[in-house]
Amino acid sequence: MKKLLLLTTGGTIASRPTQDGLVPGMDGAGLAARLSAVAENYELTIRDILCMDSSNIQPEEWQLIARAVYDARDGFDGVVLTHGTDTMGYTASILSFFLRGITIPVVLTGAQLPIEHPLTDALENVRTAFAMAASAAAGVFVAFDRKVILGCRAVKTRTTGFDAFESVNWPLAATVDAGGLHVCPGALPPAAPALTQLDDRLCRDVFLIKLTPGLNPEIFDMLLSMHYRGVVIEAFGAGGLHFIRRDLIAKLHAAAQAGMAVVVCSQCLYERSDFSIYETGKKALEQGVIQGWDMTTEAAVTKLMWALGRTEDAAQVRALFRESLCGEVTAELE
Ligand SMILES: NC(=O)C[C@H](N)C(=O)O
Repeated sequence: MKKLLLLTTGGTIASRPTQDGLVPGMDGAGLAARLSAVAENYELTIRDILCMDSSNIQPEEWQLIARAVYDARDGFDGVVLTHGTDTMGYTASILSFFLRGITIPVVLTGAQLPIEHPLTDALENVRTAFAMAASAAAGVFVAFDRKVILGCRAVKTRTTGFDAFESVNWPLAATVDAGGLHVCPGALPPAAPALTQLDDRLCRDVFLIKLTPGLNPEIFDMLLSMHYRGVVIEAFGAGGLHFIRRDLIAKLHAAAQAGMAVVVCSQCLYERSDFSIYETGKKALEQGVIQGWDMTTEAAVTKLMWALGRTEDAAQVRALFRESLCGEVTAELE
């Protein structure tokens, strides 16, 4: 029997109705009692590490979760992490960087309805997560709605639908049908040096700007005065920022001079950005911004936090973004 570790962190799956709305309150033993049919083929160990709505999960919790997985990596065939869906994409992305080179599957899952609800999707999601965790396919994944998504490609695209997550710009890592779990070898993380030490440093001073027509460029002055060290800009279409009347390009220059790292991607969910196509993008590239290509916003933000946690050197940050570390970027790299 495969030995699996179930780490619980809260989320809707473990929530109960209260006067204040849904609040996570069920521990791992409570979850396991409802998962008995799903878990019977595995030797299951349960550890409660957090009990939070994932809207409250922040970088400190990412570090705690990474540590819990890292410490367990030698004793189990796989780890399943129950987690709220709202920020699961961010947690899955940062864990993909922290745990790069892990040799077992680490599978995040959750639910759109509490496990105690008669119509819950929890059992199906955990069932898929257990199967993936027992598959020996190493890496960080999200299992939801009978699909398994590479962690750094998972984006929550629905607030209520059971198919809440999509794999953005990357094939599914595994699917489930009457033939069982089918792992797609080409959609697993690229080979990486084995993880022998957890380096969970990160920089929290990373801001995300969704560009809107006419955005006031002074936003960059404010971010610099607040000591932000990195910015991800979700720009328009294939890649463009406005420079007439309100000149964002001049501010990118000032930001670069001040040592701020700027990553540009697209606010379109699908396909890649390429800022070398249009004048409005090329001008940004001339200021030294880093291309995000086809990365998800979740991956771009967490990779920048992770990179700035390791180095203050702009050239080294740029070099880290030139490489696909865990499958987060596929376009031809500079
Ligand atoms: N479906 C969910 O889990 C949503 C919940 N608010 C959470 O992210 O914790």
